[in-house]
Amino acid sequence: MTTEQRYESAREIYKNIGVDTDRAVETLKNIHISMHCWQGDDVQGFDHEGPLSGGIQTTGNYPGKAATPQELMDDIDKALSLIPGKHKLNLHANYAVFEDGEFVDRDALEPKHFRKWVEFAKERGMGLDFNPTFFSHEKAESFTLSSPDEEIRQFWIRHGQACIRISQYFAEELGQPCVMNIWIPDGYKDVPADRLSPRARFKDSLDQILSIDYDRSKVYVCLESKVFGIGMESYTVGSSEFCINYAANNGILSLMDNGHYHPTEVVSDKIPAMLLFNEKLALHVTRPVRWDSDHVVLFDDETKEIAKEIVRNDALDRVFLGLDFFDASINRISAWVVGMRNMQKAFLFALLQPNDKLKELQNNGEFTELMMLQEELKLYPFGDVWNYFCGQCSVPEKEDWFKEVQQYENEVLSKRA
Ligand SMILES: C[C@H](O)[C@H](O)[C@@H](O)C(=O)CO
Ligand SMILES: [Mn+2]
Repeated sequence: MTTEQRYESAREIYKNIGVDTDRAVETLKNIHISMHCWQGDDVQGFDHEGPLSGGIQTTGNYPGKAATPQELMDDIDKALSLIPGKHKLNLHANYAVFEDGEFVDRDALEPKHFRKWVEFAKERGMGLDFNPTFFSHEKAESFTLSSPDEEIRQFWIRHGQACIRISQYFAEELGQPCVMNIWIPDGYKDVPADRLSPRARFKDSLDQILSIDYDRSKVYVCLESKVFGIGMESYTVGSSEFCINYAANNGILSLMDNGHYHPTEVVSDKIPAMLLFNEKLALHVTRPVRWDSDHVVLFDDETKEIAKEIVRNDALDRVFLGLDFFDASINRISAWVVGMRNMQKAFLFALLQPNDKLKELQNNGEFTELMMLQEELKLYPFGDVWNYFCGQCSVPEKEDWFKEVQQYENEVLSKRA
């Protein structure tokens, strides 16, 4: 049977339970995921030689990682050619591209240092999202926006302000809003004597960053919380309560990363709670394995639940969703493609649920039937709809994309120093 014939059959099967597959496919085409540039080079960037810091880690040493802006752009292009639909690219400030021998420190970054990325995005009709980089820098060895050292704190405040200006430049050049996410690693390894003052300093730093004049319809500033980082096990300045309260009180967005909570907490459950109190919300989808390990996103239960909460609560236009993982132990392009396609599969799976029927069963207390149906739905011909969607978007179906990654590895990655 051809993909089209399989799709026709799947369409009938889903129609019998009141699900319109054509509509699901069309909706999926318009879901734009922000693909993080940092999977391509293990979060290294181009503005420093030093190791990755901030309590996050890439593990593995798979050959062929991008070492120059051009290599990273080539790899992103390869990945995007295998991912259905149109997406955004998420950049970090340490990916500035300095030209003609110029170098400036992070507090002096300007839009021109990202001109190459804007050209790249424009040529591909993509939007850009952005992140100030408060780690992997000599001034980020202990604290950044919560630093008791006023000189260091001011350095990072200027960095945050510079990044807002760059974000607005992205939005204006590309004609679509830029989501700018603030995450700081600041925290203590052991029991602190004062938990309040670092948070008060962080709060003041954010106030100062946000005090510059910028267009809030073009730049959506977010604040990402975290429970702990390596070497910061006992106390994190930007905790969940801090970030949610700061965001709510200052007209910016909360960003929830599903690797940033205690292992039995799930972000899927937090999404509806946040939606009741916030017009917009941002997410980093990752896969924490025992800790915030940032493994590649799989088509697993929590990824599916996250997508379901967004779809069935009609929040596709209220949630900015980006991916955040960095696996150095496997082909990095494959990591991107697997993660992005899995996030899209999770959305498709959610779009193919008879959500009204399931809600009705819940409201009527028909939990036996609810369980039965949710389980049976797992074996519906979802894959046939997915393959059809891939064909519609002119990208390879099933695992067919992988040979292109292998070929690229043989022809390009394996020749890198
Ligand atoms: C590189 C990212 O900004 C970083 O992963 C951050 O979003 C995070 O999740 C830290 O744990
Ligand atoms: Mn994150």
